[in-house]
Amino acid sequence: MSDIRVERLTKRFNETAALNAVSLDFPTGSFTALLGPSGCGKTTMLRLIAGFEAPSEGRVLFGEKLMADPQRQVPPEARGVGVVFQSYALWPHMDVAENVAYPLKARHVKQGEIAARVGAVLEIVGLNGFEKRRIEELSGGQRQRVALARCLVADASIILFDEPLANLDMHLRSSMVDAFRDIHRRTGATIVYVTHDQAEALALADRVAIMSHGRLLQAASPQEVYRAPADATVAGFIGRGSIVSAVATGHANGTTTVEIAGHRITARSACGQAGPVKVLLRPEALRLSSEGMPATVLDSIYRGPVYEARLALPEPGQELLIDSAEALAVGQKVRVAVSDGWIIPGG
Ligand SMILES: Nc1ncnc2c1ncn2[C@@H]1O[C@H](COP(=O)(O)OP(=O)(O)OP(=O)(O)O)[C@@H](O)[C@H]1O
Repeated sequence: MSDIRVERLTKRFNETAALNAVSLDFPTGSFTALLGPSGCGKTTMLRLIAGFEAPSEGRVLFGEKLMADPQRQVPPEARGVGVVFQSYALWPHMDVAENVAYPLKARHVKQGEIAARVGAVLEIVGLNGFEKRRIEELSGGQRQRVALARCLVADASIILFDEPLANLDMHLRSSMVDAFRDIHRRTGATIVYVTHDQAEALALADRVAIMSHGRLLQAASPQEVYRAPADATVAGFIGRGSIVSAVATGHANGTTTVEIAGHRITARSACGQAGPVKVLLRPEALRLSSEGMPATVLDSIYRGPVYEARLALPEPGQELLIDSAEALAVGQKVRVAVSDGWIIPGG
């Protein structure tokens, strides 16, 4: 069994609750991204799962087996977990093959088997032929691949990644994203992946867990956190968009009619709220039109291939973000048609 369960997991450092009563299941074979701003508790959660920290309250279980509660701890080396860090944590005086072979040597695996397994994992990470290279002769991306190979060689059914791409440039990041996807497919391991990069989380994971101030805000598929964020913090953190005040006036067949700036639009909602609500409008659901909400252009920035424009609605402080094929002039009067909106729960 390689599913992970954390139950009301809390970690306090002095007075700070780095993690505050978080409960979450990581099903066998799932790929979960822990996403959130700096200091939200992602790394603390990962370290508690790995066994580098002990919980203040709550429990960590692998399958039915208790790994940690405030009284008892299974040590990290007995958990059968592979960890890949941002800093690679390689041995600089060893070559690539020696670094990758290290976990097998520590377990006294036979020499012939070590060579075969090292060759196989170097092949997976695209580093065959690099066996004798020294670590300092490798690029950042290659070093991260060595760290990945060293983690894979141990055949762990749980792999934890702590911002593994944070030190790499954009081009390398995207090629490594492909490598991680491939590794998940090949190994079927349960993966927990810490990142503060939402694009990376949406591209890689089958589930995204968004955290803020030590609490879990939402855990759902990438599509769901984008389309139906659980609150305004998640909405602001995932993707682009604007949140506007509106009044819900009617509810039918799972959709709600809301009024924004005197115009009626149809929005999706979790629970059919009535009265004042907050509505998330993504740029792809907005289009300049001859009719629709009146707005004034505040600015228009070329993002390639489109211009991203900020528009002011008549009510003070209400703004929209829209993509336009053409540049818009500041102060220009436009109208905006809305094809979709999401009423933020509890907003
Ligand atoms: N060993 C420690 N001692 C004291 N405070 C700590 C310790 N480790 C973490 N913290 C605090 O706990 C909170 C959560 O830290 P954590 O490293 O889990 O956040 P994070 O979401 O991983 O952030 P980042 O993306 O910056 O790595 C922060 O306020 C941090 O300062």
